[in-house]
Amino acid sequence: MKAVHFGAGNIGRGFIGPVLSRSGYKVCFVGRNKRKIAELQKRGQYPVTLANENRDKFIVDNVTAINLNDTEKVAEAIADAELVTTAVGVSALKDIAGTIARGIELRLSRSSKPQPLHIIACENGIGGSQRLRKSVYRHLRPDVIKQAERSVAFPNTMVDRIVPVQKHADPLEVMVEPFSEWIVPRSGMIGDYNEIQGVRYVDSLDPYLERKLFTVNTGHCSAAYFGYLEGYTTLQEAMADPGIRARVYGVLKETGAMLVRLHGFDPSQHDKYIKKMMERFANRNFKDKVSRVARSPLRKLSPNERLIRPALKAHELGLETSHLVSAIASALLYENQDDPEAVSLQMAIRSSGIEQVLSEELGIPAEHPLHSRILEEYFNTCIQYKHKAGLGFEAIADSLSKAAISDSP
Ligand SMILES: NC(=O)c1ccc[n+]([C@@H]2O[C@H](COP(=O)([O-])OP(=O)(O)OC[C@H]3O[C@@H](n4cnc5c(N)ncnc54)[C@H](O)[C@@H]3O)[C@@H](O)[C@H]2O)c1
Ligand SMILES: O=P(O)(O)OC[C@@H](O)[C@@H](O)[C@H](O)[C@H](O)CO
Repeated sequence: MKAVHFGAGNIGRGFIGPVLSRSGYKVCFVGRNKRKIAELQKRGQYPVTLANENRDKFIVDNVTAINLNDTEKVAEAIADAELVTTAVGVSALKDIAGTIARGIELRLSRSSKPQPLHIIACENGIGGSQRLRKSVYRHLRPDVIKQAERSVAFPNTMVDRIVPVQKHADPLEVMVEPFSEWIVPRSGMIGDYNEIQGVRYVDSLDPYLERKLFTVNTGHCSAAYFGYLEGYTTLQEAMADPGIRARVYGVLKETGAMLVRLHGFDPSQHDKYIKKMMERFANRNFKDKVSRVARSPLRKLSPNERLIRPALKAHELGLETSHLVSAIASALLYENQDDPEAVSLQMAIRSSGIEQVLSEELGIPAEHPLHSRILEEYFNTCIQYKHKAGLGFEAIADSLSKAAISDSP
């Protein structure tokens, strides 16, 4: 069996590749890093180390690679594969869609009854594969789309394993946490498919996806944004701070109450899940940078993502949201000159004003009760941290205080 995987990065080499290889697939990575590609082609394998006490190591074999720019070669690989997976980031899916479309065209041109092809976007977020399907189909003629709909499926999924940014002498080596979970809904699959060993097939994805996104990712980014304001550079430092740990637990009690109400989870079981996830954030067997977990703040603050969606849903259900409001305010203060979305966020706040950003980027209009609560928390957080060296909130805090004074009766 053959699989084509886009994104030879952390989760690609640290989780997707190992699962597919162990499940009997010949895995062809499609990437942009020339050195990694050459090494994968030459060696056909690479080492993975578990971030546990023993540093257990295993080898992922039966792998190769193609350069993303070699479009026709990638398309040939897709035409001949049973499975395509991606781990490039949701915002990058549009960049690989054309190549995937070319592969589908080639596959359909070679047989009137092609074998099913499953294309799974292993990205954080809701509906990643369906988002990819829309991008891919923009590159196909209507008659080809009609054919594709009979034999190509884009099942959404949930993948979960913490794989930090890391550097090793061997460019292929990757260290990963021991925990991992990969879930796919049976309803998203077509024809007689071979189940991937290590993937859990379920009837409904939503409960698992929302539990993961609004516990693991909501808690993770809250710890990162709280940690950033305190001057920490790793999740390990942030989670060692009792105040931050308590605030992260507060955030997850709020998303937890919402998830229990929505999906009927057992409250005590869910509390155990929260505590287990928080221990994962704190794993002292590796260093996970705040800048990785806080990356792309505009994506993380968007309406259907890990902060705003649970806050709006919890508010709608009449549940507590004060810790979520605090995490959102902290995220709005995240600055990193090396993170394009962090630069765009701060530019938007300074040029259009925080109120417009709340309405337009976060999707929380001025008339929504959360709008004024986030605004107040943003202002108070600014003041609280304005003396923090290097956080540059002096200007914002002063402008906000002037605005507050001028607005006061
Ligand atoms: N690292 C984790 O802990 C983790 C866990 C679960 C899910 N994810 C998700 O997996 C995806 C990848 O995350 P990661 O941590 O592996 O990132 P990464 O930066 O390590 O890997 C991303 C890979 O995609 C490639 N890429 C990026 N932009 C591209 C583009 N425009 N065109 C083609 N290739 C492109 C990069 O070259 C890189 O090889 C994201 O959606 C992330 O949210 C990450
Ligand atoms: O990858 P992002 O930017 O969506 O989020 C950063 C981390 O929270 C994330 O990569 C987690 O490590 C991962 O989702 C764990 O399964």
